[in-house]
Amino acid sequence: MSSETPQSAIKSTVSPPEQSNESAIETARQQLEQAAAHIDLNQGIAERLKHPRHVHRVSLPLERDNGELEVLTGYRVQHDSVRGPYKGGLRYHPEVSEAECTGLAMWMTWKTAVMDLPFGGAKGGVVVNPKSLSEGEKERLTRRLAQELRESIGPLQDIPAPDMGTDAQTMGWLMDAYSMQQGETSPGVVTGKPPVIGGSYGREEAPGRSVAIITREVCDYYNHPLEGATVAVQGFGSVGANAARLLDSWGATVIAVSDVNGVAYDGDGIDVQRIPSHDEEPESVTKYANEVLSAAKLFEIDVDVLIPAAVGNVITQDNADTLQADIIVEGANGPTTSIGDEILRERNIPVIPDILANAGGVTVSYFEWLQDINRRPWSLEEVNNELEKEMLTAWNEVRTEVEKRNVSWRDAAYIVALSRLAEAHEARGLWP
Ligand SMILES: NC(=O)C1=CN([C@@H]2O[C@H](COP(=O)(O)OP(=O)(O)OC[C@H]3O[C@@H](n4cnc5c(N)ncnc54)[C@H](OP(=O)(O)O)[C@@H]3O)[C@@H](O)[C@H]2O)C=CC1
Ligand SMILES: O=C(O)CCC(=O)C(=O)O
Repeated sequence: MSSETPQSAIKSTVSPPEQSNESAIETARQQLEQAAAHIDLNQGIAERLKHPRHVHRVSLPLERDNGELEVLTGYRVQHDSVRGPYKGGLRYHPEVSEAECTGLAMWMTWKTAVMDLPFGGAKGGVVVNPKSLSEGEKERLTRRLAQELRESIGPLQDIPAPDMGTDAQTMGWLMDAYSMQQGETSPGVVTGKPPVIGGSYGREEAPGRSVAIITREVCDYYNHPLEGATVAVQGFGSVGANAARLLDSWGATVIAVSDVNGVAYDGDGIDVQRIPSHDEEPESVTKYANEVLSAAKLFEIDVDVLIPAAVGNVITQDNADTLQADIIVEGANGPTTSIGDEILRERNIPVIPDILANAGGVTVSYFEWLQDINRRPWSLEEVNNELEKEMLTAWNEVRTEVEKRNVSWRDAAYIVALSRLAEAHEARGLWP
């Protein structure tokens, strides 16, 4: 590894909490404190950024197909809007909670700032297993959610997008329900919708594409040629499948991919173009495997690059010591706990943070929002070219901080984001 910044020289300034199952809000606050210690961040602003501006909690009565009524809980947490409207995904997952949405909303604030997009940060979700819902139930739930959140979302207020368990169709229903309540077609209220109603080409694969672009850049930085580099990917959904397929088409050898059922492994390389993604056929990864490993084994495989692209808190104090990858690129939001991060730093394993690596999703969401305002679609080529430019700009800005300050990639990305946020808070002169 030919880092100009020996990771072993980097010292943590804040002790992580003594627990491995920390919540997203705890991880996000810990990361904020750690990065803030490297810059002269106004204490008031740092304190403000530890808290969301609004937390909306809604009850969602859902009539199941068998006629029974169930009342589900939904959240929309709006963290910060100093740089523009709140922006962030909507997740349908059984583990959605206020603490999780708050941490995820904070990460959206840093993500939009590190990409220099004119947005703030938000996140929401419904506490439900989406696999337990029929298509009709999912549609009724989504329309009810749009009704309950109507006062709080809007093209200039808060713009949801897909996340785990939601997709382009979910955004289509949300846009339709909101538009019907407003009495006018409002494509800009959500992003990630189907192109036929104002969605952007390339949005679905954008977070995976940005993970692949950043993997290419980090491999180059550390002199690991992408051609032939071995890669393991956790999760084969919107982020994981698209990242794996692109990296495969750029010459990397993907030797392991996983889903909820375990890991498909082949040391000679897996044909990831042949495996259906979660969207195409959930839980299908292991059906296409020559060799199936248990989920935990993914972190023991000796690879050049490990890409966690499923759920949070998967790299912890329990496996960070034994993990075999040379480089980690975070496709998921919050896959590494504070202690996991600390251990990897001590082991000199670079971790490229989620707020940079998977930011292609929100970046193309921004392109979609512009297309909706102008009522003029961009071609796929235009979207991908612009995304490549934006990702390289952000990568170079973060790399400059790594080299200048001798900090980790995560701290460097936070420094870029926090500097922009602090400047905006100071320029507005109040506590928005
Ligand atoms: N979609 C987006 O625009 C963006 C998403 N992200 C983040 O990326 C991550 C993945 O999101 P996305 O790809 O959209 O999600 P999807 O719902 O499209 O896919 C999730 C994938 O993860 C797998 N999975 C779920 N739980 C586990 C587990 N415990 N262990 C292993 N695999 C698991 C699923 O398997 P199965 O098929 O078996 O259910 C599926 O393959 C999330 O952290 C999300 O917040 C980040 C930026 C943008
Ligand atoms: O596209 C967006 O607005 C947000 C996507 C998202 O939720 C994320 O990047 O985590």
